[in-house]
Amino acid sequence: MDHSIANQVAHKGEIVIVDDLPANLKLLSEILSEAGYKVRSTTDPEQCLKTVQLRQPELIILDVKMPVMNGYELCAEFKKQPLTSHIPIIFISALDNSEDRLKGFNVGGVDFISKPFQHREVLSRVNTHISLYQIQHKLTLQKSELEDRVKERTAELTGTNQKLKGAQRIARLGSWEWHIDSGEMSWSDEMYHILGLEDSIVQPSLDSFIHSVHPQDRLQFEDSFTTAKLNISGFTIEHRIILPNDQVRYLKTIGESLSGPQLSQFCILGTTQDVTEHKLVQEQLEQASSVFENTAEGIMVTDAQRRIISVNPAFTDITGYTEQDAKGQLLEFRYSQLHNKSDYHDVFISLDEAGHWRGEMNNLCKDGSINPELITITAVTDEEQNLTNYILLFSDISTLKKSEQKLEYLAHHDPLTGLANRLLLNDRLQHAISTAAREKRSLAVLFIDLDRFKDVNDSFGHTFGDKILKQVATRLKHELRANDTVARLGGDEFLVLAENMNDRREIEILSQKILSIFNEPFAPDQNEIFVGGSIGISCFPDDGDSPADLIRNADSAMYLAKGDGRFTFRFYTRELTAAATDRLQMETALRKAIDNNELSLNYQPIVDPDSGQAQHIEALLRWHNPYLGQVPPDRFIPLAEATSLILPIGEWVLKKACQDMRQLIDEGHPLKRVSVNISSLQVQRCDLPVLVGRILRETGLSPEHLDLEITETVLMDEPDKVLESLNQLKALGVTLTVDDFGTGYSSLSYLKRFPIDTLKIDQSFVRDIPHDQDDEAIAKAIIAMARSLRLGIIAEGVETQQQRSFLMQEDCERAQGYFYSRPVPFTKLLEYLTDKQTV
Ligand SMILES: Nc1nc2c(ncn2[C@@H]2O[C@H](COP(=O)(O)O[C@H]3[C@@H](O)[C@H](n4cnc5c(=O)[nH]c(N)nc54)O[C@@H]3COP(=O)(O)O)[C@@H](O)[C@H]2O)c(=O)[nH]1
Repeated sequence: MDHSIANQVAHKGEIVIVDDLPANLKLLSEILSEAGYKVRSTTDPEQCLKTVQLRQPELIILDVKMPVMNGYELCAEFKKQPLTSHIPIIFISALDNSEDRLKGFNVGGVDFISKPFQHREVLSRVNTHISLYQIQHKLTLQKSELEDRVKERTAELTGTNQKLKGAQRIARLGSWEWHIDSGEMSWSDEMYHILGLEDSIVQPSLDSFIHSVHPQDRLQFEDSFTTAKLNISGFTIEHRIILPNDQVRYLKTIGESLSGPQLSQFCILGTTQDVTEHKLVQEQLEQASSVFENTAEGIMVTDAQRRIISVNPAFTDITGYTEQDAKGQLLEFRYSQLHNKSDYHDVFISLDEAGHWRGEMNNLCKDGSINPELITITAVTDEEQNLTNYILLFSDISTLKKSEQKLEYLAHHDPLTGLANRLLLNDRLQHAISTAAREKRSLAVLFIDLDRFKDVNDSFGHTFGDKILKQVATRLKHELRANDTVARLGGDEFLVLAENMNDRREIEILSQKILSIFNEPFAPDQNEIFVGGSIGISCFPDDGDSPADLIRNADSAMYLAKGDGRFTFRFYTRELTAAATDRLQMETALRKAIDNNELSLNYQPIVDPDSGQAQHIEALLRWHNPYLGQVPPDRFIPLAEATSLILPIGEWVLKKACQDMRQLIDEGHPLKRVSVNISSLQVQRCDLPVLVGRILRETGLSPEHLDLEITETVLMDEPDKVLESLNQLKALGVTLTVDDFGTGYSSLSYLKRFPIDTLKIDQSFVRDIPHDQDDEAIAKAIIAMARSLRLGIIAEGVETQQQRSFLMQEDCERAQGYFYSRPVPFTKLLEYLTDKQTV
C-alpha cells in the first residue's frame, strides 16, 4: 500500500531528505514541515535506501555531496528499484555548473535546490514536484482503474457471448444479420451448425443460405427476403434445407427489419431455428390424432378415476353412444349381463399389477344389443409413475365370432347333409362312453352303409347320388330321437350313436326303424329309386371301450350284414374280428402269390350253342396257397382289388392268357379269341392300352385273338376317361365285351357311346330259365338289343338242356356254362379241344 497517499488527508505530502549535514537537514525539515509536509530525514544514505523501500514518500531530496554514497549514486539506486523508481528526486547542491546538473538529470533527478537554501525557492520547487507527482500518481491510478474496468467489461462481454452461443446451440437457434446496402450477411456460430457448414470454408452470404434451402422451398424463401428488403418489413417462414450429407432438416426462419439513422444502415436481423424434431413430433401427433379419428377400432380415454374424457368416432359407430353419452361415465359403463362385476374386478387387478389387460368381452350397445369385443386396456402413467389415464381400445369381433362359429360348424359337420362328421362323432362317442362307464350303462353304435350306392352314382351321376344321401340324412334324423347322434362318415356310410341302450331288443327295434326309412323309394328328381341299407351294430361295453374299436367293430358287422344278403342288420361278434384277421392273413399270402407260383389259369370254352363247337375261351384265375388251400376267386379277387394287388396280378393273368392262346393258335386250334377279365382298377389306374400293346408284342399274339371283359360299372366310372382308353384298346385291334350285362344301370343310348363288340348276359338271368319268366324276358330283351346294336351276344351260366334250347330258339350266338364245360386247367383244355371238345 502507498502510505504517503494514505496519509495525504493529514498533510500535503511526505518527503524524505538525506543530507550528511544535520544543520541542513534541520533547516529544510522546518521549512517543509511548516509548509505542511510530513518530513522524514536522515544523514545515512544506506539506511534511507532501506526505509524508503518499506514506505515510499512522494518526494526525495538528496544532498549531492555525501561521504559514503553521494546523491547521484543514491538516486541511481532508487531508480533501479521498482517501488521507488517513480518517486521524483531533487538534488541539493552548492554546485551550480551545468555539467553537474546534467549528471543529476541523467541519473533520474528532476530538479536542483541551490545551497544556501532560499526559503521560497525550496517551497516552490518542492510544491511543484509534489503536485506533479500527485497528479501523475492520480492519473496512473485512474488509468489502472480504467484498465481494470475495461478488463472486467471485456470479461463480462465474453461471458455473455459464450452464454449466448450456448443458448443458441441448445435451442438450435442461429442468428444472422443481412445488410441491405452492402448485401453482406453475417451468421452466428450456430447458423453454421444448423446449415451444416464450416466457417473456415463458407463465407456467410444470402446466396450460401439460399443454396442450402431445399429446391422446392427456395422460391418462397427468396421471396420472403426480397419482400422484406422492398417493404422494410419482417417475415416468418418454415422451410427445409438439405445438409451437405443430403439429410433434410426443417427450419423456421424469422426476419425483422432494423433501420439505422440512415437508410443505408437498414438491415434485416433474423433467427433461424432447426425445428426438425418439433416438426416430427408434430407430425407424429397429427398422425396419432388422425389414427384416433379414423381408426376402425373404438377408443375410450379416461382419467385416473376411470371417468371417460374422450371417445373416438369409431366408438360411436360401434356402440351407438355419442361422445356426450360417454363423457363422465365409468370405463365399464357398457358392461352387460353376460359378465358379472367380478369379471371387471379381475380386469382392474390385472391393470393394477401389469399395467394392461387384453381379452374378449360382451358389451352393451346403446340399442340394447350385445357386442362381442376384443379389448385392450392400458394404464398410462407420468414420469413419476403416477397413474394419469386409462386407454381402452376395442374392436367389434361379431363378424369374426360368426365366422368362428361357422368354421367350428364346418369342422364338425358334414357339408352335404349337415350331420355330425367323424370328428364330432368321435367327441360325442368318447363323451358317451365316459358317461356310460360312469353310470354303468350301455350304448350302441349302428354303422349304416347304403346297398349298391356306387351303382346309383354310376348310373345317375353324383348330383343325383348326393340328393339321395341328403334324403337319407333327413329320414334318419326324422326317425331318431333328438339325443341320438347321427353322423355321416363319408361316401354312403352313416353312423348312429344311441345312448342308454341296455337291451338288445331295443337295439333291434331301432335297427328295424332305421331300415324302414329305405322302404319308400327316393325321388330326388323325377326318377324314383329304391336304395337299401345294411347295418352293423357294436355295443359298449361288450364290443369295445373306445370310439375307434366300436366304429371298427360296427363296420365289420355291417360287412356281415352285406354278406348275408344286404338290407338287414347284424350284431358284432368276436368271430368277425377273426374274419378280419383271416382277411389280413390272406392279404399277406396274396402279396407273395405271384412270386411263389401259386397262381394259375383255368379256361372255360365259349361255344356255339347249336354245334357245341368252342369258338372262344375265357381265362379264369385260380389261387392255390399251401396253407389256405384253393381260394375261390370270389374271395380273393375283391381283396386284390381293395389292396390294388389286382394290378400286378391282372398283368400276370393277361400275359399268361396271351402266352397260352399263342400256343393254341400255333398248335392250330380253331379258336378265335381268349377272353380276359379286366378289373375296374386296371382300367382306371394303369395305362391299359400300353400294357396290352406291350404284352401282345412280348407274347407275339395277334390282337384280334384277345378279348377284354369289362363290367358295366367300369363304363360308368369316369366315362370320358374310360372311353378314351377303350378307343385306344380298339385301335390296337383287340375286342371288348361287357361282362355281367344287365346287373348295372346302363341304358342302350349309354352303351352306344362305347366301342363295345359283345354283351355277355349275366348268369343270374340265365340261371332260372325256363322257370322264371321275368328272366326269360330280360334275356330275350338283351339278345334283341344286342342284335339291334349289331353287338355279339354270349349267355353265361348255361347249365341245362332247357337253357341251351332257349338260347338256340332266341338265336343267341354263343353260350358258356357247365353244360358245355366247367373252367379247366390248360392241359385239360387241350384235351377238351382235341377230344371232340367235351369234358
Ligand atoms: N378281374 C378278374 N376277375 C376274375 C378273374 N378270374 C375270375 N374272375 C372273376 O371272379 C369271379 C368268379 O369267377 P369264377 O369263380 O372263376 O367263376 C366263373 C365261372 O366259373 C362261373 N361259371 C361259368 N359257367 C357257370 C355255370 O354254368 N354255372 C355257375 N354257377 N357258374 C358258372 O362264372 C364265372 C365267370 O365269370 P365271368 O367273368 O362273369 O364270366 C367272376 O366274377 C370272374 O369274373 C381274373 O383273372 N381277373
